[in-house]
Amino acid sequence: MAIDTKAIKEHIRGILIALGDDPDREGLKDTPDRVARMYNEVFEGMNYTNEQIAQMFGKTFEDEMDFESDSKDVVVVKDIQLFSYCEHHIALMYDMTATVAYVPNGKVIGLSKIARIADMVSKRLQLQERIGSDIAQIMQMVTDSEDVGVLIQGCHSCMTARGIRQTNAKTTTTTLRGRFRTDADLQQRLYQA
Ligand SMILES: Nc1nc2c(ncn2[C@@H]2O[C@H](COP(=O)(O)OP(=O)(O)OP(=O)(O)O)[C@@H](O)[C@H]2O)c(=O)[nH]1
Ligand SMILES: [Zn+2]
Repeated sequence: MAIDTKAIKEHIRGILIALGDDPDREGLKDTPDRVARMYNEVFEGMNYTNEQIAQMFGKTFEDEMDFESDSKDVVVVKDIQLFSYCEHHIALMYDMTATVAYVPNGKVIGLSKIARIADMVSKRLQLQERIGSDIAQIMQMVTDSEDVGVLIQGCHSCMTARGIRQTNAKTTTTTLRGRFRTDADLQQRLYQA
């Protein structure tokens, strides 16, 4: 479903009024339009399903290497920088990094596409846990490999800048699929990347 830019503008104007400010004053007159443009950018991933993201970034290379079914030839991309917005407060998740690991199953995905997938699913109203499961699901679709692990660390401004105001609190989430669930070696490859 496409983002409704016109409705966002109207509602942001309404919020400015509800806050007791004058939406027509010089500093605010372009704010509804600016916010609508920002939302189109930071929520771009809401325009697409996971299946569509898998198609967009699903370019793979049939590899000439021998892949054995019990292979532990892991590909790990770490320090993928992400921003997202928590769905409870529409508050920024920041200082967020993801590590994505998978065991290739006959083909490999272009490395930049792993970061593109992580970036696009983050551009939604999210939970940190769901960012991990969305990345894992799309990686499975694209690579035909069941074996995917995702590690994410991030700060939630709803917890640092308001509420309990734990400015140093950082959350770590792991998403383990396929053999990453049970194989301690594979888990170490993810955690110690
Ligand atoms: N599991 C999870 N929780 C999150 C995430 N982002 C924000 N939250 C939490 O969502 C919860 C919403 O709780 P509520 O009690 O409904 O909201 P609240 O009254 O504003 O709660 P406080 O933040 O404790 O003031 C809070 O505990 C947030 O910390 C996330 O990515 N994953
Ligand atoms: Zn929140």
